[in-house]
Amino acid sequence: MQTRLRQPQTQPISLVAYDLWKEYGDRTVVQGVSFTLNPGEVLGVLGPNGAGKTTTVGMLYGSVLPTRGFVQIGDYQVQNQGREARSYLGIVTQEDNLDPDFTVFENLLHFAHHYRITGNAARARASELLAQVNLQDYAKNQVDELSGGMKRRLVLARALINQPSIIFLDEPTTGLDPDARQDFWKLVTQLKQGGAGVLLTTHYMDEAQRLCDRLLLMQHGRVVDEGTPTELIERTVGKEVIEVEGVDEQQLQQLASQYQTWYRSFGSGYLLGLPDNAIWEQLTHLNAPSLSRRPTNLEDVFLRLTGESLAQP
Ligand SMILES: Nc1ncnc2c1ncn2[C@@H]1O[C@H](COP(=O)(O)OP(=O)(O)OP(=O)(O)O)[C@@H](O)[C@H]1O
Repeated sequence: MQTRLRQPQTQPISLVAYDLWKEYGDRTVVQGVSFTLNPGEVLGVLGPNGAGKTTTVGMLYGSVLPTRGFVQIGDYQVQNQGREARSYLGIVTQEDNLDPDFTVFENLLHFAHHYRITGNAARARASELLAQVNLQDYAKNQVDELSGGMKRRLVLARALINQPSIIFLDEPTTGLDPDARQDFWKLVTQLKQGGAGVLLTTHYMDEAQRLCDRLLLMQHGRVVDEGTPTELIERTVGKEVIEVEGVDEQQLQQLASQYQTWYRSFGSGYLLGLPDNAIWEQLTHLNAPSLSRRPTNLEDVFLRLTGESLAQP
């Protein structure tokens, strides 16, 4: 796909989340989440199903009211100056919520009206955005005639109608095929290069590793760690791990303690830290039915920190 997103003509704006909490009845689903999203960076929020990612994103733009804490976007506080704060935002939610009664072009025009962009200005902006996401040939089509990937691109185009400084992408590529995901990644990279701050929740580790400058790892409503993907991998799980099946947990526990490393249940076996070759040598003598070593990834980071696997789409 030959797409090129124009650099946003908006000023660089930061978002700061201060100590966000959310309670539903006696359940606390977000517990003291704080972070900054800077202009020109992609910040990823990762965590298992139910970790509180979507609730946190909802509090960032005001669809969910925090029990405690607040969000500052530029000079405005989302919780009491929502309209002004949201004028800086573009939001891609998990649902497409495109209007099936309108054509592709009309969907953009309709949304432009929310921002008081009307008449020729709205038509020009809609045409420009359709070209940028490579949907110019589908302007007159009904939304139902688009593929999943095209719909996601249209939702992104719609979110860009007001030239936002900050863009929220809540699991934007779930359900897309690999080519459509790569196309979407290119668009996100261009937005970041244009100076926008992008906050992304995703279930895909390759997406997080490839797109995100920084990651927040969430579990049970809390941020359990944060850093660049490389930092998180190096300091949590090192360069390589061992996958082993068919060994006794007690034996593994002893080995891990002898070599001052860690292990976690993983699939039908275990994942084990590999501080040096000695532990590998020892394991090869156990005649385990399945034993291998491989480079580490973000999934291993999450497993080591929380004992849980990351969310499934
Ligand atoms: N309106 C609500 N009322 C009560 N509980 C809610 C409400 N919205 C979310 N929750 C609960 O809050 C917790 C966090 O949900 P949330 O959707 O934020 O998690 P998530 O990390 O985005 O999960 P997923 O990856 O599955 O989308 C879940 O246990 C969910 O059931």
